[in-house]
Amino acid sequence: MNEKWAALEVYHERTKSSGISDLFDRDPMRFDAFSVTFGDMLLDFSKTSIDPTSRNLLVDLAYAAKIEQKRDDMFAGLAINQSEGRAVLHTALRNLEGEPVYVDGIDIMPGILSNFESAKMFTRAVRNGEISASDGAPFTDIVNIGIGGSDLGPAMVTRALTPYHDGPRCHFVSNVDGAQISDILDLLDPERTLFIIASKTFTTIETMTNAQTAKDWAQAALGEKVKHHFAAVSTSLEKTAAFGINSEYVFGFEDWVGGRYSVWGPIGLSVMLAIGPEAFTEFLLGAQDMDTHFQTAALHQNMPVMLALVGIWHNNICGYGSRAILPYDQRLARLPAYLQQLEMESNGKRVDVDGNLISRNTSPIIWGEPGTNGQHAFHQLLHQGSRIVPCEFLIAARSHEADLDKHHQLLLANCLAQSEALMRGRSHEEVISILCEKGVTENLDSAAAHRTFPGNRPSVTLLYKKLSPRTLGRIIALYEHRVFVEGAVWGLNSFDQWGVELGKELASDLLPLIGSEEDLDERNGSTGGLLRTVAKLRQ
Ligand SMILES: O=P(O)(O)OC[C@H]1O[C@H](O)[C@H](O)[C@@H](O)[C@@H]1O
Repeated sequence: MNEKWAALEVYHERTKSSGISDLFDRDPMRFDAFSVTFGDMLLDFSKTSIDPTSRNLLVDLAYAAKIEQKRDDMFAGLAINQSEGRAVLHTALRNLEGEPVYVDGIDIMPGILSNFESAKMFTRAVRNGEISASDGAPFTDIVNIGIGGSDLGPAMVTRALTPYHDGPRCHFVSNVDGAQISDILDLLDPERTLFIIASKTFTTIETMTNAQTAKDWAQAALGEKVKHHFAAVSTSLEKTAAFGINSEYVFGFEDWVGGRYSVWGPIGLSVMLAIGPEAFTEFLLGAQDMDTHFQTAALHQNMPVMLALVGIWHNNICGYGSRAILPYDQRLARLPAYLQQLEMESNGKRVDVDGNLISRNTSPIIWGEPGTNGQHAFHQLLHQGSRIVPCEFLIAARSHEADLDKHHQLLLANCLAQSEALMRGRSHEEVISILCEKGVTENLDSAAAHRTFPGNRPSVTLLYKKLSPRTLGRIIALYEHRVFVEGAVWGLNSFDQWGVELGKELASDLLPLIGSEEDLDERNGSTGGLLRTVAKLRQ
């Protein structure tokens, strides 16, 4: 591996002074050569500094990291999440033909397909009113209570697929901040509301606190009938029973589905209620399409592999520490937050699978907002800031609003303009000549300095026909496999998340001290000082 990294570093050092635009001058077919298509999706990475040699070196790196073997081990159900001793099988949730997948010698597919059937039956019954509120009338509102993977996936997907909603309205409560549940409950009628408590472990303090608050609120209006208004999704059936959830309304899954990879299974119940089982099946088929592509396409034509290698080029070779996710698709507004968990919780690690320190940077910092809003906020930094941030644009060729196509044309023009402006820039000389044409003569150099764009800033664009359930399934699976490939190249375990534990422990230690001024001596000076001030301010 080391010599593969070194070859990339040496090559980058030798070629880094040439610009991205020069690569287009040298190769008129660059767009075709540096883009990957899959169905009606296209990933364009021609606006990066990757050239034929660096691409080959990156693909060599992927081979040296044994990407294909590691990928096959994941799909085959090997316990690749070593620190938790688990298989990683979110891909089995979209294996709709039911080809056997074995965990410890047992085929898990019959169980997955039967859980899927139960979720579909429940969904149909809620949507057609057979499963109704305690007074016999249909549910109009669903509240998914969950956090992390039990919230971000369903919330992002539900919002992304708004044009396909034909079921009850869906709301999402995640934060333990009572402001969120309070604002949502204010909108709802307890008689018409079904709560889904979504938690893999059914121990997460935020979710359990919100679930209890929801139960108290519903019970105050419904009394004993409250049990008709609660469903749960979890791997712990004892805990859902202890919470008082009717076993017919409980949807189980297994620990080989990681939280941030769980939207494809029962955790996606709120999505299925909103869009219906048929559209949800399309969503799964989209992911399955990408799984097949990931498993079969040659590495240099493999969309997740190439997206991962572009990320590695920017992060490890060019030294760019963050990545902006810029969906020019308002309904993907939560995609950056979703990808923050997917990428940063999966690959934000500093030791490899064996516990040895990794000498390179791992996950970049992921952030972003939908376009065109971001253009009027932080794109200033993207174009002229002192740091280079590789950007990832996502856009559909067509919108769902046929009558508002003028909007969509503007959106497309803006998206393409941003990546072009980032790459092309505008030189000092160009600015001077523009200013001279306008008759500016005073402080010409300084005026030009402010208006100069350095350019040569990389971006990739993911273009798709329309944001349908199937396309969304493909997009999410694309990112999942990209994260897998990046993690595999760094040699880390993308499927555990020990880094969230310390804060949880300390929060439970601190809870009894909130509002108290006693026993603070053992805390560090800052936390002690903050606790004392909290106590004063709460008086
Ligand atoms: O689904 P749950 O068990 O409630 O977990 C919810 C979330 O909390 C954990 O702390 C992890 O950081 C996340 O990966 C997980 O998705």
